Amino acid sequence: MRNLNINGESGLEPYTPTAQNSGGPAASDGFYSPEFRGDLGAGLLDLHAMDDTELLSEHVTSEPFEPSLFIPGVNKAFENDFNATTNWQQKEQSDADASASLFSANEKEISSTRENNVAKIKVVVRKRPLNKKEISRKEDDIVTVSENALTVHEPKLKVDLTAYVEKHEFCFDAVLDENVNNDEVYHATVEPIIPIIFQRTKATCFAYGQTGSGKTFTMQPLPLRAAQDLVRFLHQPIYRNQRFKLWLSYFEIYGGKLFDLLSDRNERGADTTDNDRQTRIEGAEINKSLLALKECIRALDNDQIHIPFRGSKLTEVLRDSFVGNSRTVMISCISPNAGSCEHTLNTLRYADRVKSLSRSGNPKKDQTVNSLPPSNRDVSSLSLLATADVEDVYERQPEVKVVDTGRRPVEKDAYTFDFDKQPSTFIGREESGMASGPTDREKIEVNNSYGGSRSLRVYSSNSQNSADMEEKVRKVSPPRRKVTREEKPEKMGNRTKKDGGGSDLSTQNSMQSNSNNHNSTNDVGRRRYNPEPPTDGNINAILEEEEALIAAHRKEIEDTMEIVREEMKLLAEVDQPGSLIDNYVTQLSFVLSRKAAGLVSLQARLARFQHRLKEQEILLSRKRVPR
Ligand SMILES: Nc1ncnc2c1ncn2[C@@H]1O[C@H](COP(=O)(O)OP(=O)(O)OP(=O)(O)O)[C@@H](O)[C@H]1O
Repeated sequence: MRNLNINGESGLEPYTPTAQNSGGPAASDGFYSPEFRGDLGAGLLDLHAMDDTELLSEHVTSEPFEPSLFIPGVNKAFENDFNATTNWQQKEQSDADASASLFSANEKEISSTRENNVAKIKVVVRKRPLNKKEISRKEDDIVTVSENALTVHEPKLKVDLTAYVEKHEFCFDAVLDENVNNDEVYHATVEPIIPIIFQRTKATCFAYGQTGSGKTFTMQPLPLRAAQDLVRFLHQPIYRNQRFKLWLSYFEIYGGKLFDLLSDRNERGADTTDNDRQTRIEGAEINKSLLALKECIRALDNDQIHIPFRGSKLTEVLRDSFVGNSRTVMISCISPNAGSCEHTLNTLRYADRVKSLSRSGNPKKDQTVNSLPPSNRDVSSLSLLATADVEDVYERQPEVKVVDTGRRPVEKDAYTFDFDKQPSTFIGREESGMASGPTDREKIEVNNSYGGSRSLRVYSSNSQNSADMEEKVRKVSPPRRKVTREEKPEKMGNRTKKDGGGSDLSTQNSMQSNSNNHNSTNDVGRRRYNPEPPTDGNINAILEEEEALIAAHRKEIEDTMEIVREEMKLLAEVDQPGSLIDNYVTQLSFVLSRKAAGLVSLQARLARFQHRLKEQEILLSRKRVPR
């Protein structure tokens, strides 16, 4: 894996609008005009007040799928990262040849992963074009792209109000500019991970970015295209002989519960009369999920023993994306306009952080991998997720997609997981002699738009080698781990051995264990499990404190800017002929005290938060004493 990320390097240069403007109007007409800056000044614009939904190239949405394209450079980077070989030219060869070459390449890829701990996460950035509104506001395009690098030209003001540009340079595995179409996005992101999932590897692709940055636009075509490729692979002799089976599920995380969108029941409380309250609750839920996702990434990044996957339903479902034999593609969507600069930088820094996960070669991550119950490693899955950044979460009406392999009849089934109930109930129809559990993580989509209710929606697709299973697949939903009677003793034994692996795992083990009990009594259709006493309370408290800390930090910045304005006014006054120096000294002393008090208060909050994190760590490491 090439280490490409140079985030953090930034340089100052005098502001020269034409040097960084890739097509937008002059900065002096746009971002720097006083009415555009408003009272907040550069970089602190109210993005919620902007409507970014009208772009110039909206017609791109309906572009046809052309499976023969590859992006020069981009694809090369991806192949280097994943060592994947889904070159569509192979599809022109005979099935057997194509399968064989694919198979050996994948084997090579997997063994090299084991040996070198190569990147499991590929980070791709997609920049959308300026939209009509941004152009009409004469906003600058402040993002320039060159191969797999990009530069954000952040417009800034000095204390004396002189404009200048701060450059932030980033490198990622691929950077797709505004001219890249959805086919090319597919080729650079999901297409190369399709063959990998046939090697019992979980694959996830998720999009992240501020509202209106193009997540839905980017993600919407991917499931269908992925499904087409999956089916194509399933029809190749090498896989047909292994009798792979494909499940697809599409579910929604709403209010902390999972709802099957392929069932006819789709009953969450969207009809509430108190829409504001509803919206607030939904927003809080999604924010909690996204914060929990950040916590997990941070925990993995920091080599923490405990990865708090149980912090939210989203992270529970996404867990396999970050551990085990997994490959993840993160698409960071960014808006190019100057007004979105702060959000764009946040998104890129987040992407940079995710990217660093794949570089650190952390052996503990592999321990986590190995301590997963074996059942988890026997199922491949592909997950697709779109999620907004924490501050901007809105939702769009669901879109249901079902994939039929064309060879087998498909039936729909209904199920709900409610992890909050103790014991939780898993209602579903089972195929005889087979166990399943909500441990198979699949495709997720978070849809965001103005108005309406908000939720996380999940597409899921599993492929599983099932030579020892029933020939006939009767339904597609939900994703299931199937275990034959012969397999059960071995799986139970393995679980017992691995069970010292922490609270996350034990829940999963508990669920699996109960699944097996269920099968032994042949009680088809309804199963119960008793999760381990949760640490969710602590995690929730920490997530809330984190939110409070970040809010306090923002407030401190706003206060500081206000104070700086006062200082500048003071300076302007003291420069006037005949000004009173006593007055200046008194006011300056007062202003500086306020500044110091703000900093001290923020530092205290930060120290409290650090202490809490430490406590939690100690608590969790104590809990991990082998039973
Ligand atoms: N690369 C692109 N090329 C052309 N149009 C785009 C592109 N990306 C996004 N758009 C357009 O920008 C608008 C906003 O995109 P989209 O709805 O995908 O954003 P989003 O990130 O999903 O927003 P939200 O989080 O609010 O749901 C849409 O009108 C979409 O068609």
